[in-house]
Amino acid sequence: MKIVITRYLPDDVTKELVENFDVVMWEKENEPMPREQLLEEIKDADGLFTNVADQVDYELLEKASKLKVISTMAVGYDNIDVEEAKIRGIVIGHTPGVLTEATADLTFALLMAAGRRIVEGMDVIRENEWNSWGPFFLTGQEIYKKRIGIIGLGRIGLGVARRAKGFSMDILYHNRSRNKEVEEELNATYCELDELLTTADYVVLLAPSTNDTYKMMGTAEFAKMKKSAVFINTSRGTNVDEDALYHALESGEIFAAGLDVFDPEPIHSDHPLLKLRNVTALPHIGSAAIETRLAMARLASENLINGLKGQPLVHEVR
Ligand SMILES: NC(=O)c1ccc[n+]([C@@H]2O[C@H](COP(=O)([O-])OP(=O)(O)OC[C@H]3O[C@@H](n4cnc5c(N)ncnc54)[C@H](O)[C@@H]3O)[C@@H](O)[C@H]2O)c1
Ligand SMILES: O=C(O)[C@H](O)CO
Repeated sequence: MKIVITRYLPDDVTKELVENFDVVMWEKENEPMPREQLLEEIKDADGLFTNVADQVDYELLEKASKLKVISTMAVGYDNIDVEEAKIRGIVIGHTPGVLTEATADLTFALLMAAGRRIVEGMDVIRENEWNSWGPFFLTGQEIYKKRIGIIGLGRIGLGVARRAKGFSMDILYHNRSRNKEVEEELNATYCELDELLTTADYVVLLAPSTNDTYKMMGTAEFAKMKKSAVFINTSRGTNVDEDALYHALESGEIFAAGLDVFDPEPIHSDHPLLKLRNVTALPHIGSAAIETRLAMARLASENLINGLKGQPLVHEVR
């Protein structure tokens, strides 16, 4: 059987794949396999090892007449046309869990960086703009005992809530369902989105990209937030109306934003959002800790092997 791996991966990850299958692997780690090549290679492939940057869409699936398993090295699978794949009997694997803590760490790091203007401080030094200590120079927002509102309290949202508890934050959450255990463990309060938006000091978006969440943060939502509030998005760029976010930040409707994800990616350096000093932007590195990425790659490999051997995947997208 043939498998296509769309990014270079280290030998210890690919060892078992190479032993079992005919492997075609793109040789670059930080550049995608060119679309034309992927569309060609997929024609006689049984398995695809992919990631968030590949579009596994109708056009690709139409060509993939032998494809049995798609394995993505990510928890989110909004880049895959799941419905179309299911119609064709293709099994899809993903990597929830192993990236939860690293992504929660990064989310909290962004919250602190945006709230306390950390990157701006470094820019000021680099640009030689630091003249003297000033009473209100680079003043940001407190974090300790402030209110955090988490939209999407799943695995990563819960990880962020646990970190927030360490800062004695008042935790609000909005989710598809209530989680009584979490409410007890963290003294967290479930609320409607409106209450979360109007009262939180930090609004953290961690819901997946779905039809329901498309641009769920737009002009009306940012208008409801406090002027002193900080918005953090480590979910997907498609969940946010970026023009509305720009206007909210530029007009002072909200204090700052910390963003790890954009629509589309990669964001270009000319983008208006990147001209704003109250934006802390990162290149989709939520899960980018070495151990985490290795665990994701190994899990994706296990999913692919299991699927091609006709065994249950460790984590299948249902
Ligand atoms: N920045 C990164 O590098 C990075 C890394 C990992 C995951 N992610 C993103 O984070 C998302 C969450 O990952 P997870 O493992 O916590 O997933 P999860 O499924 O455990 O949690 C998602 C939560 O969102 C809730 N939700 C769904 N729709 C909602 C809505 N309309 N309003 C409010 N809540 C809603 C669900 O009920 C669930 O509790 C992923 O789907 C992915 O898009 C990003
Ligand atoms: O969904 C995911 O897993 C991320 O976006 C990449 O880690």
